Amino acid sequence: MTSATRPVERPRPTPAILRQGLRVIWIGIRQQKKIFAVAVVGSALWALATVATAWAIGYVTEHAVSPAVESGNVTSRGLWLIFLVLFGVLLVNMTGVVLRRVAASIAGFNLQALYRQRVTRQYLRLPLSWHHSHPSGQLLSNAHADIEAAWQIFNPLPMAIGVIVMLVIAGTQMVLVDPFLALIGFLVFPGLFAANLVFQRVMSPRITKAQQLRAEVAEVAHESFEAGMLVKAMGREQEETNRFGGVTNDLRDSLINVGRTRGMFEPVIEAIPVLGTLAVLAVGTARVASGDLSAADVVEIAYLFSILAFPVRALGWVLAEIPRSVVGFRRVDSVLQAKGSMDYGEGTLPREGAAHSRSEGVSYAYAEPAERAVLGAEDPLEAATLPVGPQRAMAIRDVTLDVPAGRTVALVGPTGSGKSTLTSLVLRLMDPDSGSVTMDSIDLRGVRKGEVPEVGTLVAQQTFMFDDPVRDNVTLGADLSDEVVWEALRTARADGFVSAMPGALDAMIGERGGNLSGGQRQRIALARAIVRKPRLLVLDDATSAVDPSIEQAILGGLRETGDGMTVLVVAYRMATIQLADHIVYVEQGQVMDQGTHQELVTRCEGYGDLVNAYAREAAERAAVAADEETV
Ligand SMILES: Nc1ncnc2c1ncn2[C@@H]1O[C@H](COP(=O)(O)OP(=O)(O)OP(=O)(O)O)[C@@H](O)[C@H]1O
Repeated sequence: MTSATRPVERPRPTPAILRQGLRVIWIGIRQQKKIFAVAVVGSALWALATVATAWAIGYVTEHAVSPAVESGNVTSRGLWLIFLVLFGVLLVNMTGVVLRRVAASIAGFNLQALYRQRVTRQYLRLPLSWHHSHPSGQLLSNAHADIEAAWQIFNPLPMAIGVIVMLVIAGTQMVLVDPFLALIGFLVFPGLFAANLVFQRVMSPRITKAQQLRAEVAEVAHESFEAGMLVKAMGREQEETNRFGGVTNDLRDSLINVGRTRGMFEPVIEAIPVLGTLAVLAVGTARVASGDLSAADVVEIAYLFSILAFPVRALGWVLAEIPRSVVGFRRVDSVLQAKGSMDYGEGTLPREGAAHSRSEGVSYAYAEPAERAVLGAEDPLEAATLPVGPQRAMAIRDVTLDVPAGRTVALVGPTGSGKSTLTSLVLRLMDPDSGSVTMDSIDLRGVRKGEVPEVGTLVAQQTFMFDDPVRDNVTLGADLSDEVVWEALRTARADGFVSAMPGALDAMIGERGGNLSGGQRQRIALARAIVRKPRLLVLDDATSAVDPSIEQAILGGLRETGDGMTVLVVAYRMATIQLADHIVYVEQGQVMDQGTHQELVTRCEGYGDLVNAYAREAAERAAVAADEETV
């Protein structure tokens, strides 16, 4: 199960957690002062009206019902009195409930929306190095489940505040009416509150487990559908069915457990106020008989018991919500407080002509898995700001890479040698731990935010496509004419298949570009980069799924139209390598040699071995293709 679907765990409600919970509540209240005040006013009205209902019943019993019973005559004045008093109290009660519920929901959802926006903004602000140490599942969880968990407490909170008001008034009322009956109240209500707390404690882990299993069922179902082809191809249908059956049965058992526990507790909780009412009636009858109390007083107190029984549970809900709220808030806050954002200067980059990129003595180390931040930890580790030490894997070590203006430079090297890391540094997707990266001799750390993407573009092997028309996938919202889009598609050799699609530029390309082949997706991604007319185009294995002859045509085309463009290409094919003006060979994060293909073949053994392997692979592929043609 991914952390994206994992519900927020609930620690035990210790005093420290309760203190932190009150802090979270205070933070929320401060941000939603006005609407929260409306909710509290609504709740206080509801509380007053609820308690007043008992008084109203006592009042109409004394002034309308008892006289009518004694005289055996029902007067219209008596009926009007009953109607007006009860309707008045009911009206205030309803107004209070509406205000409380609507305002509480608005406050809770406002907070959720506010924190979702803050977290998303922060994700975009944080550098790639931070993202490397935070799995995307965790980020999804932050933006969704954690935020919900943090602010869910605002639903029962106003009601719980109203309950406190209610208990204070009811307690005073009971003491004023009769201290003996009040004593029963002071035993019953704390007892009811304690029973609710125990109930919440027992239920909490069971509900959390059911939530986890629900997420697991969804996860397994999602995996089964996603891997449908693999499951069929490998003949694993029965195993998949068993796997799904397993989690489904676990969920069923867990839900039965929740239902059983609830079934055992609820009658007890419901019985407590009923027993209290019986005790009030027993003691009250004796007090009425001895002339110390009126029947109306007893009715009033007995009714108070019945109407307070349910709202008192809101206090238990709030207490039960606090630990979840604390954990959710802690996890979200650790993202909001994360350091490692990039610093920007005020400099600008030229907009015309091909760019000259130079990386001087750059080193970069990714965070070790053990260093990766654990969101919500008391003291989250910020991998992005950790010093480079022997414990951090050096991906790039003291590399100097010069890409002259208007030239095509190929980066060649075995897998894991640091080519992609270098391309990310060249376009300042992350900052090197040491050394500097410049464009046209301007240090990229000193330029304004947004300058580098205006001038340089990266096309990676893994392309992302939006479930939008071709046009939108190329322009990404920029205001560009269809002619410009077609021109970019032509350069990327994508015009042919796009014009054959129904609707051409308006053709939908499906979820993640599912209506296209891998090579077609890569060509759309390439057009997306070309249409921006970058001064520096970085291709990181961006044409791996494209037919070699088409790849050559694309790169050849880029060279022809590219007098205003510098190209840095991570190359895996002989044909691509041969198109480059200059080749840089990297191994284990270091530049081992550079020069022309001929120079490197003769003097660099590693390069020679690698290109021989590429050539063999190309020859084998060509032989297979020839075989297929003759069949
Ligand atoms: N996000 C990451 N977290 C930790 N280590 C990483 C990460 N990305 C890359 N590395 C490590 O950094 C080193 C260089 O990786 P990089 O992706 O730059 O190599 P590459 O030459 O582009 O490889 P390939 O040709 O397979 O794409 C490798 O040892 C790799 O394991």
